[in-house]
Amino acid sequence: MSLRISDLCIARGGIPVLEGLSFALEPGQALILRGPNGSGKTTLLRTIAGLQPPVSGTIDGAEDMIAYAGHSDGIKPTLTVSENLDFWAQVFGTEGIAAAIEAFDLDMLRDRPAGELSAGQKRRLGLSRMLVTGRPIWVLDEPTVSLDVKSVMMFADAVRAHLGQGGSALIATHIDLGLDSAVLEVGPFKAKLPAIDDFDGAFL
Ligand SMILES: Nc1ncnc2c1ncn2[C@@H]1O[C@H](COP(=O)(O)OP(=O)(O)OP(=O)(O)O)[C@@H](O)[C@H]1O
Repeated sequence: MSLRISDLCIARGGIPVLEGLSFALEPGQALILRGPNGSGKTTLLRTIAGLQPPVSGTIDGAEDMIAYAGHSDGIKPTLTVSENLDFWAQVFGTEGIAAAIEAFDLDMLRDRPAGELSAGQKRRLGLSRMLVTGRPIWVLDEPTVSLDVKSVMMFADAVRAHLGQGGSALIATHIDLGLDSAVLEVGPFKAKLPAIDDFDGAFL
């Protein structure tokens, strides 16, 4: 399933952030979002994931297709690692958490309450959730935060395997994941703020 973004304008806190954005993400492809802090990458990913509406433009192919991992790991601290994954498998109506446990090397941690994991271990658990969702389009916001070098490679391998199975991934990251992926710089799509008219100017 393709994701198609057409002439998208997005805002945060009522202020336009990006405008005129169009791109497509096909099965088997990864697209890396880049741009300075505050340029609108998170806002774009949140909009595509359906957490907020766009100001204008269209997002086609997203419904029931997206697994989103934002800045928070989205884990339940009192449940163990495997209980967390079982919970998400139930939410998404999928079966089996073994692939997720293996891909993110969580076997030794499976009976630990998630709240007692280190930051990097929590992040690995949060990312392993992507595999449990069974969703084809992964939307990931700075997924490598807190990960050590080995875990970053583990994550990149999981993305590669996902692409190899016909999935796709849209990833905001400041680091090079070594993926064979296109890059979208959001800077050129910075929204112009509305012009101040003469009436407003009289009060400045
Ligand atoms: N909760 C919020 N309410 C209002 N404005 C916000 C909120 N969160 C972010 N913004 C503003 O929206 C704009 C876009 O922020 P966004 O988080 O999308 O940028 P980003 O490119 O993801 O940044 P970073 O690389 O720092 O994560 C910024 O000007 C930011 O200050």
